Amino acid sequence: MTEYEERRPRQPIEHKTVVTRAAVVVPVLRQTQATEEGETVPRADESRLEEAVGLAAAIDLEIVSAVIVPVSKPRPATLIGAGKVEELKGVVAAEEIGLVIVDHPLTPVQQRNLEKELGAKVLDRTGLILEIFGRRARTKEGRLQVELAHLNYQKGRLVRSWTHLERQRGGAGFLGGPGETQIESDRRQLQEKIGRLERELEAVRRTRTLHRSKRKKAPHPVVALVGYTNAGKSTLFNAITGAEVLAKDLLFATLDPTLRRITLPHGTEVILSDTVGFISDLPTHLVAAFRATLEEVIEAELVLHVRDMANHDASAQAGDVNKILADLEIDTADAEHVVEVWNKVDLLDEAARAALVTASESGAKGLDVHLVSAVTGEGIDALLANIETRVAGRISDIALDIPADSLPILPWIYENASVQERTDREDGGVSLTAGMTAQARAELRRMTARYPDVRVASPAG
Ligand SMILES: Nc1nc2c(ncn2[C@@H]2O[C@H](COP(=O)(O)OP(=O)(O)OP(=O)(O)O)[C@@H](O)[C@H]2O)c(=O)[nH]1
Repeated sequence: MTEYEERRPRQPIEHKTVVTRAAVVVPVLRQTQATEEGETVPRADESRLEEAVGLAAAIDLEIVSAVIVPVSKPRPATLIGAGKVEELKGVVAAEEIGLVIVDHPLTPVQQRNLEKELGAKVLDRTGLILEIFGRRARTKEGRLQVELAHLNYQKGRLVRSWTHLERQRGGAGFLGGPGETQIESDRRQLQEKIGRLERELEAVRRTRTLHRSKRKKAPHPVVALVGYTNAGKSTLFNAITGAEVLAKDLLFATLDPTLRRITLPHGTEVILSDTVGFISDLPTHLVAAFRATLEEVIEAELVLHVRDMANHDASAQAGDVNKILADLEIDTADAEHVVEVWNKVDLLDEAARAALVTASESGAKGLDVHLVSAVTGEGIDALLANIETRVAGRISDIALDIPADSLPILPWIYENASVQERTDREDGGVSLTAGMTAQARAELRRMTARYPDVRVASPAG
């Protein structure tokens, strides 16, 4: 027990709140939009903007301007057209904007040119995600992973403009993510640092693997929550465990996995793991960097894919999550291994809810689907019963007749079954009926060898 508690992240590191005035720009490249394979529905521009603003807000920026910029032809020099750059420059000056977030990957050249043109620091989507990860990482491993991803990101960029950028920042420590001190160093130093971090991370991982193999010996299967950022994983985790995991309307509130041992209604114990929120366009090297964190998911007996069904982009988000899971070699169509949790149903009107019920009954690729609200608690009991059945087998009622001298078996019964009826007989014995999983029933058969006078009337199977 303590092992899991120890692994709960400590309080998040306090960051000095430096409120920077920022603009969010979402370039929409018309001709490349609908090229995704069949399943992924292209995102609505408005939701992309909303998500980008949400991401930016995750690092305490004051967003004073947010615009969608259609890009008919990407410019190698600035991505967006000259007219738009000019327009933005005006906004930056008028609104005293210090940072422009471009919600699209930028080449180093584009980033540099835009910074020069606009007179503000420019961060692309990867850079922003790294900033957020840097601020949210709470465990040592999480921090090392972010730092390494940051250094690798830097290595591929900007060697000539480190100094330029540093001067522009005016040394205010603004956006001082991990690796910032490396800005003036040369590639060799950067490489040395990367090597050092990799070794350190390796050491932390070895310890982790050790912990994990220890845990494997304990017969507790791991159930992992995954989902798009803000889908409600932490809220569901809290609803199930009563834990106080940080649940905020903050993207990526959870970066390091949080583990908690829980006892399901019929006594089965599992470890519930709350992991990092996924997001679209998560750069591959970032997924790789978080592979260790995601190992809980890879090794989980059961994966709960939590989805925000009140979001317009629910389906595109599911596509993104499935893509990342596929990268981790998790078969998302495997109904034995994956359950879909359709969350936030409390936010839906009757018609939308009815449509979901129909969709869930027709089965998303044959997966089990649960409609729940992590906030109101609706649907959670059924979800837990499903988890328990999957982990410990079918639940059936059994009748037990326990004579007085076999009463020491009672505490075991209460721990491993849900007692529904109990009669304390005059002869000192106890009769009861209880719901038990197949696993518990098998265990009970072994127990009754020690208590031969206990009579069990169990249903077939
Ligand atoms: N109305 C409603 N809101 C919910 C529900 N579940 C979660 N939320 C809200 O959605 C927001 C995000 O919830 P979190 O639990 O932090 O989401 P998460 O998936 O852990 O987010 P990341 O850490 O970014 O991955 C919070 O404001 C929650 O209160 C739900 O069932 N109904």
